[in-house]
Amino acid sequence: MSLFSFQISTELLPWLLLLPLLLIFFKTFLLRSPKNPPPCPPRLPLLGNFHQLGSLPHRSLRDLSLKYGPVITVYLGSVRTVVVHSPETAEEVLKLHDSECCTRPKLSITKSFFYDGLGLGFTQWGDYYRDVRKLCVLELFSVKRANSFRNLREEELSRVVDSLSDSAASGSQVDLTEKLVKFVAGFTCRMVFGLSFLGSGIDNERFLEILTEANRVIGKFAAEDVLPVFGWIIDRISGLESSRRKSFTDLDTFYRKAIDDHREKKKTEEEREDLIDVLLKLQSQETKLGSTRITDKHIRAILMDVFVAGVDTSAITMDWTMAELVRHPRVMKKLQTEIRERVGEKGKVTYEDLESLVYMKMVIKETWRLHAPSPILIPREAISKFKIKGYDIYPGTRIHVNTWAIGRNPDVWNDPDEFIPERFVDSNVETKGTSFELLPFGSGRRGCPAMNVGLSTVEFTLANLLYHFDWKVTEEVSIEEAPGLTSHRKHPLHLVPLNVIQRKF
Ligand code: HEM
Repeated sequence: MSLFSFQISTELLPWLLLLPLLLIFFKTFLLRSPKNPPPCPPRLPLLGNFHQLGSLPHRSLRDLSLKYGPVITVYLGSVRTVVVHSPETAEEVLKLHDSECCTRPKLSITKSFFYDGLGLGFTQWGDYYRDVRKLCVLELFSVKRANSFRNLREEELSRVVDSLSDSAASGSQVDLTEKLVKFVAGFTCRMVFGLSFLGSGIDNERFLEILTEANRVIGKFAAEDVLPVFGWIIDRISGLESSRRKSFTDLDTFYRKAIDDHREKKKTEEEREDLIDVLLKLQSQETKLGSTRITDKHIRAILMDVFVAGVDTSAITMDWTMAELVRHPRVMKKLQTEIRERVGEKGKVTYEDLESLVYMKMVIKETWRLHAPSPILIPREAISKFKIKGYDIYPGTRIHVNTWAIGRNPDVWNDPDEFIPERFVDSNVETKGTSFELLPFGSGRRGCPAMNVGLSTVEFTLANLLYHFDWKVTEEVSIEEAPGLTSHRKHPLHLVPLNVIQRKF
């Protein structure tokens, strides 16, 4: 009896092993195929169209859309995904059908990095999400709150200007890419942790190191998200799972210490309220998110979003802008003339000056058009059935907006690959999510809730760097992109600052 049953099981073994694959095949190709889907390039069993994406998916998808049209279906493994590539189709997704696709897919990173959906960016739509978003918009990222952090930004920037002045005096080259990311991280740390925590033992350099590592790890593709049955095994073998776990634990430990520290220490009168103070106050007032009161875990999840979503996006915007400016001396000169004429001999650009720097706003728009910080917006997922451009979109479909492709769409822009800020003269294209040809902050219910903070950082910093210094190029400035969730330049920007106007702040 035992021998017989052993024989049966060895005969069945190969079939048992094949069963999950067959199930995926049936589910993918036979059962779930919608009737009128957007066109899909030929795909492979199991991999789907995955092999066609390459290391810079926004570019490969744009190339596919040139052949198949502005709305395409691609299968990432077994996951049906629709990608849109034109302002009209982006508007259908982000405005017309916003409420039907404003949830996020359940990604492995949500669970392992974003506290299982307790934050904002990777959280599924529902009462809980609506409450966290409301809390963030009203309490953390409001215009009033953003204005209250202006002095912090100015103080942090004065350090950067001083250090650049030293480099200018000695004629030495600086790694501007690194300086910019350190500056934004430093400012964000002070906005979140406040000065007392920074003074009491947090190691700024170490924090930046683990944040950089977190962004690298988050940008990595997880097999579990496209091969639901056995992808997790691949992630284990490749080491992705353990590097995510380590990176998460490193950041989480910082947040725990910061929260404990805030509870223990009483603030002096002069110390400004930081974001942890705000969140702890709401906790003590027994504010509810969904049906639960705010716990420390909710606070840590919100902090994760602030650091992951806020630092990289602002820093890379400034990095790309400076790279394009040194590659286009005409634009650089025109912009510096605008800033220096407006500001005169004041010795600093103030926030009040920013409104009048019209050409600078065009330069930033042009940078975002060519180098969208989030070249493909964070994925959405269809909640109910609707149509895009007449094609059926079924519940459960993942939806991506390729903002990089829209920015270079020749039907929308003349000379789409050229850097020409003047294209925005007399144009009503703006950046806050109502012009679907330019979407640096996304749009709709999932659009960036902190654009005031991001825009202030970018404009104030760039204006000051261009007011105080001229910039000498000593090596070719590459605009090659690095792979990742956000669009980094591949090589650091090395420039020599030349001191022109001394700092008076
Ligand atoms: C120039 C700077 C910034 C840019 C270009 C930017 C861009 C974006 C983009 C493209 C999205 C995704 C929108 C979508 O999926 O439709 C997003 C979401 C988000 N951003 Fe920003 N962002 C910036 C600054 C910030 C800052 C400073 C913070 C926080 C302090 C922040 C927090 C968030 C959060 C929490 C989300 C997720 C929103 C949600 O899913 O509900 N961002 N941002």
